[in-house]
Amino acid sequence: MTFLEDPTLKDDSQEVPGLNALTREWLSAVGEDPDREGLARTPHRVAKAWQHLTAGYRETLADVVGEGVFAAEGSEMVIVKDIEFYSMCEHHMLPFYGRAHIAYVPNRKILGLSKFARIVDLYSRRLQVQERITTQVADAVQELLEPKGVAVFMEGVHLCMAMRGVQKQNSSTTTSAMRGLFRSDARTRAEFMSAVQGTLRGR
Ligand SMILES: Nc1nc2c(ncn2[C@@H]2O[C@H](COP(=O)(O)OP(=O)(O)OP(=O)(O)O)[C@@H](O)[C@H]2O)c(=O)[nH]1
Ligand SMILES: [Zn+2]
Repeated sequence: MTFLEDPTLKDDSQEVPGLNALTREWLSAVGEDPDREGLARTPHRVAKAWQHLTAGYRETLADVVGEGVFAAEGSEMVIVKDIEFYSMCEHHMLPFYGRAHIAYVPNRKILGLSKFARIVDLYSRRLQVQERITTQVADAVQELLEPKGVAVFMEGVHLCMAMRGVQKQNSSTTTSAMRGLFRSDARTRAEFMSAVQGTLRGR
């Protein structure tokens, strides 16, 4: 069997429908020959890759959290740091990526730790701006847990600013969303910021 006869080529269930044909057109538009050997499987790969990169459109918050909310006493701050994210900017459809840090002060409900990463992925795997991911993650935690406060801080590198456009290789962008105690109480906010501060570039 040659790789061109690979049976996985016929399984298009894991691909964004229609993207295969569009990618052939895209390849032609940028001056490529979509029929040359090296590109033969590329439209399938692109359609499959974009299934993953945009999986967030096909999932809900309830899907990713499942049974992950638990009743619990205690009201000390919980911080989940350094959750890496990968997203695609909605302006250029180029990647941006970095780390998200999430904190909350519980109010009778806590969330399974892995669910914070799943929530970040849910909103990152779409066409996005970093500010919107940040507020969507904060709103999701607020909705699920009704905590005394929630904070989200994200640090991102945008390839549309590095590979093209202004072509700045060393710039990073931070965004934050503060709710409840993190907004009203400077000490709570400072405790969170001192735990997560430090630029992505500096690490
Ligand atoms: N606020 C925000 N802007 C973003 C994000 N990702 C990309 N951008 C910016 O979106 C803007 C789009 O600006 P336009 O002037 O419409 O597009 P453009 O001509 O390609 O802009 P340049 O990138 O400056 O060449 C640019 O300034 C990008 O840097 C993001 O997550 N948040
Ligand atoms: Zn962009």
